[in-house]
Amino acid sequence: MNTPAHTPMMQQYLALKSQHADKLLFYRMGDFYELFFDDAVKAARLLDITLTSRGQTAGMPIKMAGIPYHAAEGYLAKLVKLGESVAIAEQFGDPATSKGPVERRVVRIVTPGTLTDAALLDDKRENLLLAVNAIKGRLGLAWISLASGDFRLLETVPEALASELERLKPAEVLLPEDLNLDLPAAAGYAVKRIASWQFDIETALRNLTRQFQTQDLSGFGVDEPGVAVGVAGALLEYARQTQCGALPHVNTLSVEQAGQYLALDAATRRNLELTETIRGEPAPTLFSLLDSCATAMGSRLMRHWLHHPLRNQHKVVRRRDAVAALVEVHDLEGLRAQLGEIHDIERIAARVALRSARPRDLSSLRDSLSALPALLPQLPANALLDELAQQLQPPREVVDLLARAVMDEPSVVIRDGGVIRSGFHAELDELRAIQTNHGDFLLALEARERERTGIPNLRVEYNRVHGFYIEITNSHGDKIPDDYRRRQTLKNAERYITPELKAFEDKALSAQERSLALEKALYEGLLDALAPAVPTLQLLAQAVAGLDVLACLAERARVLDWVAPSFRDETVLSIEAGRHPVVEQQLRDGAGEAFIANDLHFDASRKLLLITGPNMGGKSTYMRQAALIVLLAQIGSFVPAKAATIGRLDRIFTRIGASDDLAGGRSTFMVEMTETANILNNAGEHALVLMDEVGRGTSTFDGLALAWAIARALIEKNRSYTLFATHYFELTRLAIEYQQVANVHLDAVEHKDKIVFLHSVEEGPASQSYGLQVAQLAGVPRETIRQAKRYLTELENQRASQAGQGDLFAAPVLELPEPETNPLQDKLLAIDPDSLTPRDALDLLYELSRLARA
Ligand SMILES: Nc1ncnc2c1ncn2[C@@H]1O[C@H](COP(=O)(O)OP(=O)(O)OP(=O)(O)O)[C@@H](O)[C@H]1O
Repeated sequence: MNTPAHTPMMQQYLALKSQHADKLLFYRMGDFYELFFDDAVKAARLLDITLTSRGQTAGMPIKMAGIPYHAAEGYLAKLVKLGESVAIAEQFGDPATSKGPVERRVVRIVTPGTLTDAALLDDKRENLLLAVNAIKGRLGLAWISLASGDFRLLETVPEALASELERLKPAEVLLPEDLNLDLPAAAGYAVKRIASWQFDIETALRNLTRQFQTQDLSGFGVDEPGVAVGVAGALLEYARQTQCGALPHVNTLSVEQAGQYLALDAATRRNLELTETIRGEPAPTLFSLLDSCATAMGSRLMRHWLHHPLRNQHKVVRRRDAVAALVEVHDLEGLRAQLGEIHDIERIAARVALRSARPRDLSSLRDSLSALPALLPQLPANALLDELAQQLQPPREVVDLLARAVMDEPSVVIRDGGVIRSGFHAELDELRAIQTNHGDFLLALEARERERTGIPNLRVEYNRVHGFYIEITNSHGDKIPDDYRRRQTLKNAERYITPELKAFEDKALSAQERSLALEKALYEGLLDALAPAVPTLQLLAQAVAGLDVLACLAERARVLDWVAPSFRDETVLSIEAGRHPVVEQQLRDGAGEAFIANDLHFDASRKLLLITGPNMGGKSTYMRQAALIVLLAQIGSFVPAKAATIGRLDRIFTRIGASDDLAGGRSTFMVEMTETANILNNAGEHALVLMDEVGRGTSTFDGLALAWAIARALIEKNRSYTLFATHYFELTRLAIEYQQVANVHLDAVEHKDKIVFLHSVEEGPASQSYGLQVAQLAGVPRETIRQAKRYLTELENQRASQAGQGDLFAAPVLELPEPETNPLQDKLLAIDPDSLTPRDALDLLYELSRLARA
């Protein structure tokens, strides 16, 4: 038996669906988007909507789920958050007149990384699409924010992938189908595999030069197109497909250079809780404390700056000086309030380019541009601010056009009309006048006709079926003028039409329809006229964002009592009375307790600080505050301290806290050692390294031995600025061995059987560990504490009687070798090959061989 064929509509549906097999297809039917078959089942499950069925096609039941089109945005937002992509097929043409199903086309594809609609985007966060490829030991990354047009690429080493993902936090990641790459699990982005040929470098080069209308990419800093260019090409093509058209607002490409920013590895970004707490919450974090920006553009840039501290001190100083100038502005709040009048020009400009801007986008743009001139005179004199002010000149023709064209408060959608200002277009004004002046015209006509005919009760009226008419009761039937044509006969009256009334009727009935159509066309024309200004608007938006962040940093500096750091190109990192900004704020918001400020000093002769002290004493806080102060300084901010001098720094590494990476299949200790390995392999003399209790994840002896060896490696090989907190008291001896090592400690005192933490950092090692007291404070039962005390006393007695031999901690250290000398290495280093005779060389060879065997 032949299977019945698909219905024509299903044929159309299936043809569209076959082009978008990996997405959900929203198929427009009247006032609904319908989903069919498996899409319907999936959408019903994900969106909690009803699954129904709609007859059969080709012998199969058609499962169906529908979404009212006016509520589509909410459902789209939900799907995209879940990592789904949706293709939206709209109807074209008139269902009433079309033969067979009305034509439908996919007009856009909504994917997690390519959002541009205001309703789907988070105001304060960039939404990034990232593409990745690796060829011959090089990793190429390219990413784009379609909502702003910002497009960047970077070529780096494959090991950098995790930290780049943590830095960029993309919403969606594109990979070549056949690339074998370890992406961190559960990272909150959707992963799409696309055909590998799309990453071809030659094709990419052609696509990119076509997009930017350039000969090659050298103007963007790409001299030799490598893997990252192929990635950028694949990315652009994917983004273009989702918008079903060109991307006119993507007109430049920034190439990030390794070394431009202070490097922060993935663990460090998490540990420092820059924009998210370790638990993944948005507050309390450095960002939540810092972001008092007046605009969403500023908030997004602030988030970006926090993840991209600059390395170049000259650039940092420019920003710091601008912040300092703003700190002095008397009415800083007034200035910021004016900034707050500025809407999201960056995203509006992108929507103008993509032709999806709504009427209110244009009125917001107009109001924002008009607010700028009042802002500029308030800026203090400063090189960077002057530069920003140059970019903040609103383009005159755009301001004029918007002022003339758009109503003060236009309606939400152009479909409803009420957008184009009167006076902008004569024909539109006339069409509108016809609609609003109905009443007047008809009254005037009625009066005129009464007079002409002498019929006092003559009435001019309108109904939907018969249109306009003049009604005359039968008692006046003898006074009808010649030009009256009968339209309808009633029981007691006749209804007429005149040529004048007919002409008016034609005009009036079509006026509304025509004015809506004209308004739509004028709106399209407006978007056309604005398109060339998009690049200018993008620059202007960046300047607003920059100014907003600087003003925000100035406001924070004032309110939180921060100071301007100074910078030196020397080996120094010195902080006087530094505070942890977030902990300080929490203490203030909580019990109103004061934060205890602490100094920190590093220089060429003091590069590793061993920090000891009780749990809860404040070791982690002290270490983190050092990193946060450095980071704040390198974004151009003031810092929470009395004074700070920052030398040349290139990276911050942290090994803090013990967290399992169960999803990644790594134990606490494995995570600890992986992070440590990364530090030992990569930290150099300009790195700031925070090590919090390395070794505690394994047995005491193993841990101590590792901690000791790691500390030595950091001193001897890495020579980084290192803060090394430890419970292994034995390590404090390193200060005797190495001149660059200093001991500091956090103290506590016992007061009436209670422990009080002083939180102040003092020179020298801690004298006591207070472990039992802290345990008691934490609520460990008294009996257990009593037993622990007894056992501790026993251990201490044993130690005393065995002169240290029985001490759990001291023993291995006493046996640990002193820094060794290696005679073979010494000999090798002493050789000057150029000064050796062949005879000497032979002798030397014998000697080296003997040393090696010794
Ligand atoms: N300088 C300070 N001034 C005031 N309070 C502080 C200070 N430093 C730390 N604290 C408080 O002490 C608490 C514990 O600090 P922190 O976690 O740094 O201790 P720790 O020595 O690292 O402890 P552990 O060894 O258990 O990790 C903080 O949550 C904070 O409330």
